[in-house]
Amino acid sequence: MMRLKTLGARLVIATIVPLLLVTAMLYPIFRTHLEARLDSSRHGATTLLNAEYDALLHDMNESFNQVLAVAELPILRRHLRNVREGVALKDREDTLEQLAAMLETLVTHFGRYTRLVLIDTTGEELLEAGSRLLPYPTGTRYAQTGVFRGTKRLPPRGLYISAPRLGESRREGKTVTTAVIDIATPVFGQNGQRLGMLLFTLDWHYLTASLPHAIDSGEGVRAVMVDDQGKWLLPNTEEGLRFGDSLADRYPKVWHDLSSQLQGEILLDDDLLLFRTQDIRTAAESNKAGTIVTPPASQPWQLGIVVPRPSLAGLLAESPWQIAVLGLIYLLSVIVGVLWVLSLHRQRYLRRQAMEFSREAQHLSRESQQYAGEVQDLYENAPCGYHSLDSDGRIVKINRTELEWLGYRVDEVIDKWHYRDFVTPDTRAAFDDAFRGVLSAGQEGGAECVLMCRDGTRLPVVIQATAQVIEGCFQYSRATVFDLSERKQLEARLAEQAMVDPLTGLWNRRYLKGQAAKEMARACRRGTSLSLIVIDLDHFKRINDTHGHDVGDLVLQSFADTARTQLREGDILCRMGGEEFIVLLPDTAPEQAMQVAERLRLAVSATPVEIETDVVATVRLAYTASLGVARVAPDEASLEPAIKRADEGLYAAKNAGRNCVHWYAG
Ligand SMILES: Nc1nc2c(ncn2[C@@H]2O[C@H](COP(=O)(O)OP(=O)(O)OP(=O)(O)O)[C@@H](O)[C@H]2O)c(=O)[nH]1
Repeated sequence: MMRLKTLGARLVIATIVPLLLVTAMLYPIFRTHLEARLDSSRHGATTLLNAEYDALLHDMNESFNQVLAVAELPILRRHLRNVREGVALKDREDTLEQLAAMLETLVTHFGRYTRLVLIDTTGEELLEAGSRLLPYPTGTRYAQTGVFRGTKRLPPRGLYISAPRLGESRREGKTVTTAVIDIATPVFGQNGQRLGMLLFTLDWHYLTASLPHAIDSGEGVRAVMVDDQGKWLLPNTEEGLRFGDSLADRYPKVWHDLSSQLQGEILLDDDLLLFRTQDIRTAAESNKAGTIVTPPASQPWQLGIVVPRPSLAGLLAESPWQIAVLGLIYLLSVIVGVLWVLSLHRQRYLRRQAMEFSREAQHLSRESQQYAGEVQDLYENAPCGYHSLDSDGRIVKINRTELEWLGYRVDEVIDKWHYRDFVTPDTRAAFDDAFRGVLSAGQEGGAECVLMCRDGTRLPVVIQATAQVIEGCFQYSRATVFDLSERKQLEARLAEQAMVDPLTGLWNRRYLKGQAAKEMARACRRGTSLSLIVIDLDHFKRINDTHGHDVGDLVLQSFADTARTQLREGDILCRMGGEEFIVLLPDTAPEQAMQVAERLRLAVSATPVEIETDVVATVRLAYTASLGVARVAPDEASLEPAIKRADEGLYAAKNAGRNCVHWYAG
């Protein structure tokens, strides 16, 4: 879960980072592009602004010149002089009609004028073109108007320009309320006498509407025109700006920038505003006016052009393929980022797995080393011997246990000894057989052998060997060797126990039988005599009955001890059963045997048995034995005939009163 969270976070980063990188890469390009577009827009707007400025100036100057030209018309002067001099109407009717017709023509010819008025020096209207034909006086007084007051002291060719204001205008025969501007000039006679003034009222919107900028081209180009106070001088806009509204109130920031410099540009949110100042009082180079005066705070005007500010969205919207390419770039960058992260994630996963495997391998290696060490230890110190032989029987490997048995160092043995050389010659055949078995198809073999150790001792062993074969090729034999010493000793002990009488420690009947055959063969071979003595203790039943069976046993043991002292090495003393014994005397003639028998009899009778009793501390119990002696004939197949003869002698001894020796020749 933790890994998935991490992957999720990395994927988010892999998505965001490429987007940021691509954006950072593309941003300067688009910025340069936008700057170029902005320059282009700026250039276009400047051109448009200049055209606007020139057009307005041209129209205004044209109107100024027309006003001035009309003011200098002789017919106008004559009319004013006639009025001033009180010439009767009928005498100046022609002049008046001509003047009225001319002014009427001026109004109708130039659609920009809404009113042409002739005013005398007292402020009384003398004539208004179009509205009233030949009025005199019209009854309208201008004495209190700003126009009259601003114009009445102007020198010849002086102009008074009012601020644009709302007024009435006739359009297509209807009177409408629209923005107007007054232009007035004094009229002087030939002799410089002030005769009156001429007032032209212009339809301001008609004038400004004819300007090139004012026509919304549909490309978002708009005009801006305010006076010195920030009063909106253009027709109502879609944004809700109406003629006369205060731009300073609606857009204080724009107004601040606009009013703080004569010309420049303002970067709006979505638009670019270029502006310049037009002061009609000083900018009218191409008119014929002398002095131009305006009401306070009505000049200068700020003229501006608002063009859409190039934007990234607009730039892209121009060509859909750009959006497609851009989208593709972003998509590719995100894909690359995601693939990169996935690749890193995969690499990290594989690295982690490799480390885990490595750790596991190290762990296993440590375990296997430990295991190998344990196996080596078990191999070296096993309670049995291990060795490996090559196909020639040469020792290639051997464990410490077997080396210790043999008494050699490992460097003395490996690749130097053939194992069979350690095997005693009498058991070597068995070893060879077993080794052949290992080399054969059976691939195993076993033998009981005796090893010859360095110190000369012989070590009985049993060897179990198998062949190590790889792809059908014998590599080496591997053998397990068990020490048979203890077993052999046990076997020998058991065998001996089977031949020994447990009460007296003397050989038993079975031993005698085996030894008899050997001694008889040896006597025959060497031509020596072999004699036999049969011994039976006298009245032994009585001893048992009198003193107990345990005492009887002591007597039997005492007899064995006594008899041993009287016999020589090589004589074989056996207990045949009960209280009957046989002595086989190799290399002994019957006479000598008789002497031995007599010596035995005397020793027995002279050696009583000491018995501990409850009543008396020690009781000496004397006993005797009767003995029969016989010779073992060389031609006899077994000892039985000789034993029979000796029994006959014994029988005779018993009959003779016991405790004596008898020979039976047979
Ligand atoms: N204590 C003891 N008694 C034994 C053993 N073997 C045999 N006897 C006893 O030896 C006695 C032998 O008695 P007999 O065969 O009658 O002979 P005897 O009493 O010696 O008489 P003679 O041979 O005629 O002198 C029997 O009572 C047996 O029970 C033994 O191992 N220990």
